[in-house]
Amino acid sequence: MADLREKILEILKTVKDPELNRDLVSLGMIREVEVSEGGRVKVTVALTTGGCPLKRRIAEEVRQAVASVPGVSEVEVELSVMTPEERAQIFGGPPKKEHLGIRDVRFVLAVASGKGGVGKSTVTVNLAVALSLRGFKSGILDADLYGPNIPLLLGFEAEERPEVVGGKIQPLVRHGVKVMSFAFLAPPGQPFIWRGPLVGKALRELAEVVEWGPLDFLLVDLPPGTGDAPLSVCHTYQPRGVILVTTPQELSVADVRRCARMFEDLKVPILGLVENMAYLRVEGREVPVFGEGGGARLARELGVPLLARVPLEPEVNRRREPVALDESLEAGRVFRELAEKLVNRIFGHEA
Ligand SMILES: Nc1ncnc2c1ncn2[C@@H]1O[C@H](COP(=O)(O)OP(=O)(O)OP(=O)(O)O)[C@@H](O)[C@H]1O
Repeated sequence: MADLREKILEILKTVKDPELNRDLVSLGMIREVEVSEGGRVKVTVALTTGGCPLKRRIAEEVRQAVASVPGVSEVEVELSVMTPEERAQIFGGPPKKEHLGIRDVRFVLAVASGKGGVGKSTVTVNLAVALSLRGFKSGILDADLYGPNIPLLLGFEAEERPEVVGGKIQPLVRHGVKVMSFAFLAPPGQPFIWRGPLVGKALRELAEVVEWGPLDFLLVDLPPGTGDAPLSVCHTYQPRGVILVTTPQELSVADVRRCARMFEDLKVPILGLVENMAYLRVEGREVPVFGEGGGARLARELGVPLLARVPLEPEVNRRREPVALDESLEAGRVFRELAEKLVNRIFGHEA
C-alpha cells in the first residue's frame, strides 16, 4: 500500500494549482493520502483560501489523476483550508539572509507588464498607497531602469534625493509609502544609460545599500517586457508573487502572455491580472475604449484571477498624487478593492 501511496503522490505532482501555477505536492497542498483495502483512496487537499473559486476544478483534477493510477478502485477528495502558517510558506517564508537590504520585508511582490505604457507604474503607486491606507507598511522599489517614473507619479520634485546615513540609503516617504527609484541616482533631467552587464550589478548593489526597515509589502516596479532587466530584478529580489498589468488591446494581451511564461519559468507565482484602462465611465455606462474583454479572456487562458478592472480616469494624469487617496473616484475605489483582494489572497480571509 505504501507503494500505491508513492505512485499517487507521484501523479499528484502533475496536478497544478491553476492560480499559482505550481504542483499541489510542492505547494504542500496535499495534506493526506489514505489508502485502504481494495485500493480505496482518500486525498485531503488544503486550499490556500476557503473561498477559492477554483476548488471544484482542483478537486476534479485530483480525482481524475488519482483514479488513473493502476490499483486505485475508488477516490474520495476532501477539501480543507491551509493554516496561516502553511499559507505563509507559499507566499512568504522567512526572508533570505543574503538579501541584506530587504531583510525586514515580509512580502516582495513584483508588478510587471508585457510592454511599456500600459500603466504598470500607475498600478504600483496606487496599490502601495491603498495597502498603506489599509494599515500595512508598504514600499516601492522603482526598478524600471529605463523609465523610472514612480517619483513623478507620487509628486516628488525632480531634485529630491534620499539621504545616506551610515552608508545606507534612506528611502523617501510619500503618503506613508517608502520609495526608492533609479531616478534618485541620476542627476536631475539626465537619465542614466544602462548597459547590459551593469544592470545586474546595479540591482544587487541597490539591494544591499537601501535601508527599507520593517515593511509588510515591497512592490517592485519591473522594467516592461521579457528582457534581461526584468530577469535580473527577479533574480536579485526573488519576489513571492507577481501582478501582471495589461490593457484590453489584443497586442498588449499577446505581450503579457509572453511575460507570464517568463514568470512560470522563473517559478514566481502569478497572483493575478490587472486590466488597466478597461473602460471609460460615461453617464453610468462602461464604454470599452480599447476593446472589450481582453483582460478576462487572458486571465481565463492563464488560469489566474482577474484582480481588477481599472477605468480610464482623466484625474490620473491631472493630479500629482495617486487617485487611490480619493474614494470619491471609481478608479480610487477599484485600487482599494485590489489591495483588499491581494491581502485576502496572501493572508487568507481573516486579515
Ligand atoms: N487608468 C488610467 N486612466 C488614465 N490614464 C492612465 C491610467 N493608467 C495610466 N494612465 C496614464 O498612462 C500613461 C502610462 O502610465 P504608466 O507610466 O503608469 O505606464 P507604465 O506601464 O509604467 O509605463 P512604462 O513602464 O513604459 O514607463 C501615464 O501618462 C499615466 O498617467
